[in-house]
Amino acid sequence: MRLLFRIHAELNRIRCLGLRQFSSSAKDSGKLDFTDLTCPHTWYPIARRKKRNVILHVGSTNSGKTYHALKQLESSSLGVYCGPLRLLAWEVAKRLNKANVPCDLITGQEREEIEGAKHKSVTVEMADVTSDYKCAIIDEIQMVGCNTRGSSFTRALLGLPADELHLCGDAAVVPLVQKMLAATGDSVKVQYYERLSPLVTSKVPLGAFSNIKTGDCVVTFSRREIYKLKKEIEGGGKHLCSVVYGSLPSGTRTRQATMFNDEHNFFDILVASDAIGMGLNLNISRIIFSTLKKFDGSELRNLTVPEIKQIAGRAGRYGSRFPNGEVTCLNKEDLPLIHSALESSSPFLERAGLFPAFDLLLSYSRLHPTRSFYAILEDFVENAKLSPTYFITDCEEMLRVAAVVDELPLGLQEKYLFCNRIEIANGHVDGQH
Ligand SMILES: Nc1ncnc2c1ncn2[C@@H]1O[C@H](COP(=O)(O)OP(=O)(O)OP(=O)(O)O)[C@@H](O)[C@H]1O
Repeated sequence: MRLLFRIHAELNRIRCLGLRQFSSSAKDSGKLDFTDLTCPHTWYPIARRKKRNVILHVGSTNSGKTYHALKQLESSSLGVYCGPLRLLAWEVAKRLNKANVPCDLITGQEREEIEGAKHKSVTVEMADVTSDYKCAIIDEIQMVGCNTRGSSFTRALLGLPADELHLCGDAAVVPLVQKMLAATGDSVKVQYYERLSPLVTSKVPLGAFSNIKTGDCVVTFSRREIYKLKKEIEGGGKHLCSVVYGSLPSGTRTRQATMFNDEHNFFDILVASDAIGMGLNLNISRIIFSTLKKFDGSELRNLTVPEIKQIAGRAGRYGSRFPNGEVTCLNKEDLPLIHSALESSSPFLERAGLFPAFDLLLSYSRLHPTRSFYAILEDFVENAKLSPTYFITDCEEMLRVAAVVDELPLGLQEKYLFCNRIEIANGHVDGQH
């Protein structure tokens, strides 16, 4: 409830700022077109008042990109880390607090406030784009291209009012970020990194679970399959498995990851979904893909090159118990794709996700006062005008919820909030996948 009040307050503040900004540009052009999303950088007047110093840290997995950005955050007097996963935000908050830099943890599921904290570690959807920061980090910035969560990364990238903004991720994002920031007047510098420890692709598949060993992580993409594999491995009588997947309650996920990382614990094998794919520092010696196909909500598709690299990159983390990583798969038919994915570079990203801010939807709704929220949303998205740098992120789920909340006696703002909160709870955002 407290969180809802806070979001309410933030929305009001953003709405005032946004409408002021919008009406002045509308006056200049002499016409009102609320569906014109061609200049999203103008939605963030506080950030636009700064010339931000943006540093892009890019390179392969496990190359120290986040490490270097976090060093800057730690030494700043006021900062925020924005991560793609709740577990990553948790890991960063823990690290900063341990280094005597008090840090709050704010995700879609929890808010842990530390007395005197000037730093925050948040999941990207929770980033506050109305507060000033000396230093901000957006981790896994290549997710601006994600079909469902891209708009949250775009919002943070364009909107965080930070003197220094560190972006960590895959080099495939560099031209896109440069294009997006060309309109803002920020200064952009790119730093390239090389992997710190070796990652070897095995010439043979695992074959059978009798070949499994301590430090192995078996990756699959459904909860049912995770528990099936856990049962099969534990049935051999030699190992116990921790499990990590997106929809596991956050506290349980953290405990499972900690149990696997602790070498004095008996849970020496991890069975996980791609929830482990980003940035997490787990003590994994070998990644074993049980499949290279994933159901993405509408179809069963092959994993992309960046997805295979991200997940494989969890093996052999620098400074961990297993600094030499290995990657393989269960079935020998999958080996060629793993080899080719790990040998090729990711294709450049071409467009970033975007979603209309509430103030634009509100202004648009005033032109159509009798329409339902569903109709306004659907119409807005259909009529939205975009520059070639952006696409509208998938709002199917939001439309489904809008159809339900339209039956309730709520105002537009409450309906919008409700749809966003349901999306977070359902795991469409906030790193639940
Ligand atoms: N210079 C360093 N000294 C000590 N430890 C380091 C250094 N650089 C990186 N590390 C450690 O190596 C591990 C990997 O680093 P980091 O998480 O920064 O990599 P990354 O490039 O961001 O990886 P990914 O893209 O997979 O998230 C971390 O445990 C980090 O603390």
